[in-house]
Amino acid sequence: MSAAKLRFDGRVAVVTGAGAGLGREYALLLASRGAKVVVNDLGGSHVGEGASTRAADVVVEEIRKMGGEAVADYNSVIDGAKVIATAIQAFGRVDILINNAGILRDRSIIKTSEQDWNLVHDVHLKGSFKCTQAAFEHMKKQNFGRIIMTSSNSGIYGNFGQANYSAAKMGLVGLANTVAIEGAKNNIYCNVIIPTAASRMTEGILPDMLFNELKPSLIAPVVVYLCHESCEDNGSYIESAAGWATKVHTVRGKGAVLRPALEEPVTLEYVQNVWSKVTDMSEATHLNAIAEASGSLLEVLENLKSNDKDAVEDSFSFGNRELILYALGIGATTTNSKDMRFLYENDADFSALPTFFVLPGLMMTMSSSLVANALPQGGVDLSNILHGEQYLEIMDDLPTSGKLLTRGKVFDVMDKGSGAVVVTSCDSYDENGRLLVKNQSSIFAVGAGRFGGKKNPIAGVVPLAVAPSRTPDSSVQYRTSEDQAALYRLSGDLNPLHIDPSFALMAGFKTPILHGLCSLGYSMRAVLSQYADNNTALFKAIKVRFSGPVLPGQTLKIDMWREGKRVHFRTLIVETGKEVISGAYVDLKEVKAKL
Ligand SMILES: CCCCCCC[C@@H](O)CC(=O)SCCNC(=O)CCNC(=O)[C@H](O)C(C)(C)COP(=O)(O)OP(=O)(O)OC[C@H]1O[C@@H](n2cnc3c(N)ncnc32)[C@H](O)[C@@H]1OP(=O)(O)O
Repeated sequence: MSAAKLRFDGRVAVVTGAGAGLGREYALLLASRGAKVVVNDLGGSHVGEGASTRAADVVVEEIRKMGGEAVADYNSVIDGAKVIATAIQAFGRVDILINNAGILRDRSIIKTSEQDWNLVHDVHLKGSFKCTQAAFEHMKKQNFGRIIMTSSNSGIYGNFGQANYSAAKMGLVGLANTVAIEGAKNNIYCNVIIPTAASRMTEGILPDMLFNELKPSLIAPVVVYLCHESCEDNGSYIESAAGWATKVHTVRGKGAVLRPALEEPVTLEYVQNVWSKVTDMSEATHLNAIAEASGSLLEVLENLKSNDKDAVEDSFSFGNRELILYALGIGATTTNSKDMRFLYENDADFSALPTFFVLPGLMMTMSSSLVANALPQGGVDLSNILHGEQYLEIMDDLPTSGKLLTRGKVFDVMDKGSGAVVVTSCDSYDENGRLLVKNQSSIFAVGAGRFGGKKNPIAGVVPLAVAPSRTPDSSVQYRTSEDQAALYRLSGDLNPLHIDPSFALMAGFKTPILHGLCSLGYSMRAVLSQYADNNTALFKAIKVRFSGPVLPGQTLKIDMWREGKRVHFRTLIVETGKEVISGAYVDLKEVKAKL
């Protein structure tokens, strides 16, 4: 690759702290490429003590010897106007400013005196500000300028014993951010260098092996390139060391909304509940400007608002009585001692059957017009809707009583020809705003298809799972009672389809059919008893498709296959051999097989 040599003829550069180390390298390289250089150095020690003209003079001499042009400046960078005045007096302009001067006053936070703090801040942060401010005026008039701020990994990551230095170095990043914005329209670019170099300041801090490899001369070309008119970076942070460089970005996670609805307050418990999402960086992105940050906040608010617009809310209260009635409704029995925990509130292990928590979402859907409104021609009532699929996921510890707030909305609508499928999604929160469960229900509206809608689900509709082809690992049978639907309906779903013979006829069934969620409850009990020792805390999620109707009194056979923590299952009617739940699985947190 051959490229024209990058030149700085006609440019005037001010390099602060140029008497040694990185600054010296910058000055030498710039001068060797035609720039006139102001070699600024107070000549003090690396802890900011004393002053001498020697350091700057030596470098000026070096430049002159190689045929370059340079003048020395012995001012403190805190007198930035004087530093820049040297450039104007000697060369009539200033095009490049490399804020490089720095000192160390390392102490642990407890031992850092106010003087240690102030001195470090004065030289690094205030000095860079003063020099930049003085130079900016000239750069603006000439419509050209290149400014470098020198930060440090100590600032970006912190470093023991460098509280003052870290703070100042991070301050320089902030300073550069704004200078970059203010200068952009006048072709004044400001970038940050994050160097790791062997210098007076890093001697004794870095391991010897690394120290020897960290030559300032390997960083100088990166910084000097950033100062060239051909470099279009503005507001970049560039880390460089040992002949390597990279751009460094701040990133921001996707974040989490801290309340279920716009009119809700943010509670401490809600924050705790979603904290893992707040701190999840797997979908982090870089933002280019402050407007993007506030823009994304507006988006969050808009989403909350539009969710609010389309969403329906319902409250759902429950206690021991509701839990026990539900357990009876899905066949729990006192004849099985392991079921006592679901039937007797004084049992030491009294707990909610996890699938009880499908009820808040279902009740909310049934009491609203969500499903009817989702279909273009409406035409949906209890005589033509069947429960098609159900997904339930437990998000937090389940209580045995409480008042839940459920928010639900239509998630997807599909045109299946023979019918329409409306998928709703509902989240239920406890009084403290803890998200307890997520539900997704598919409602099959018979005869409501052919409205020109799409056939396939959108992403996010929880798919069914294919069971292994081997013979089932285990099977459990439960005979339902003739009155199963009559009992189950007392848990809330009073759909006459399940009890009223003439209504069932109207819906196309010879006799009332069992609630889909009742068969789901039976199936979940089978999995819990086989693979979780009836420990509800091990239950995570369930997904089922209701593929055929069940009549009260029929015997259910649940075939199960265990694959890790997932138990695939299908449910059949023993009397007819017909499959009534398909593509189903339960995800457990841990398996306790008694096989
Ligand atoms: C607003 C208030 C909300 C109320 C909530 C519910 C209240 C409750 O009280 C109601 C109930 O509990 S009803 C009882 C439980 N459910 C059932 O008994 C339904 C059993 N399933 C069936 O009879 C058929 O599958 C049947 C009829 C659903 C579909 O059979 P077919 O018409 O023969 O369809 P098929 O040819 O097999 O497939 C056509 C396309 O539809 C998809 N599909 C099939 N079954 C589905 C189901 N259960 N859920 C979702 N989608 C289903 C098929 O995949 C196919 O789509 P594609 O061609 O894209 O594969």
